[in-house]
Amino acid sequence: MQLIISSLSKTYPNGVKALNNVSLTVNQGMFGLLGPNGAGKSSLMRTIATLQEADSGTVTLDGIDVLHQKQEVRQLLGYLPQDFGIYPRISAEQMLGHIARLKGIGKKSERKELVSALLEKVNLAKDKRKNLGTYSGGMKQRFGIAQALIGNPKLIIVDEPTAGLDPTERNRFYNLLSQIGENTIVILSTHIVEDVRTLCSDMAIICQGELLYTGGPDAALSELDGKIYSKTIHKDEIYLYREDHKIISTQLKGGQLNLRTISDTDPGYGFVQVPAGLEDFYFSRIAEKADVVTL
Ligand SMILES: Nc1ncnc2c1ncn2[C@@H]1O[C@H](COP(=O)(O)OP(=O)(O)OP(=O)(O)O)[C@@H](O)[C@H]1O
Repeated sequence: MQLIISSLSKTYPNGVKALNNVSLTVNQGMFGLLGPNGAGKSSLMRTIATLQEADSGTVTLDGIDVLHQKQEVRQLLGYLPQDFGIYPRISAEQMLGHIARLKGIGKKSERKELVSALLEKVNLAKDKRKNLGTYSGGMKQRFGIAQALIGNPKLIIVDEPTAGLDPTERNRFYNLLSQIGENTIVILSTHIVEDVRTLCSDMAIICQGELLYTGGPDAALSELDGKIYSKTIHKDEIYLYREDHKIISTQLKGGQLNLRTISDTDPGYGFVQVPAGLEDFYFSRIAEKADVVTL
């Protein structure tokens, strides 16, 4: 199974160019989609999920024309949007049964079996009779993935699914996604760069609608090998460094500002070489399009 996105563009009626000639190939496994707020991630995901039109370009899923054969794609798709509404006074078990019926599983016994297997899978079996309105954030997201899994999808799209989850719930959710990613395409949009490093075999970075990188996290990291330098300064001294160094990130702690810069050679001025992280790669690409000095 392979998803191929070619020269995809979308401009909203208000003039915002949310996708600008994006081309990407997504293979089976977990694919991380990274980008700052407003980068175009949700626009891309909604387009792949057949929920909005593109202006130009093509998307194919194993030969299916995603932008035109919407019904065929929907048969193969599981989608967990950023904000999904729940009916607070219905139990998870009832709601999943209802969605299964909408998705065409007509036989009651078959539905019952499927719902019970899904609830086990997402670790909600013991809470299946509780109303959805009483669920915690993590439980709601696990319910969300259970509904996305109905119909045995081959392509699963999850848009920032761990926002607001505590670290235990986040891990639990990611372990669930990893299991699913063993035999499907899972596209995961997130702001947490290190999660992509841990979970995804491939990734893309987009910013202002443009694709800035696609490839593996390891290949990305090796591009930066030996090129990241760090220095801590007083925050008021930033103006001394902004012009002469390619600053890729700044972090303020107690009035002291940690700068990270990218350079092929030792930049001097007391900068020390440090191991590169995927976040450095992310910021180095974003810095090409936007100001990354957060002061
Ligand atoms: N329906 C719309 N009409 C007009 N502009 C829109 C619409 N939806 C999104 N945009 C704009 O398009 C750009 C891309 O938005 P999108 O939601 O795709 O970004 P994102 O990467 O998902 O952001 P976030 O991480 O904040 O969710 C933004 O500038 C946004 O304001």
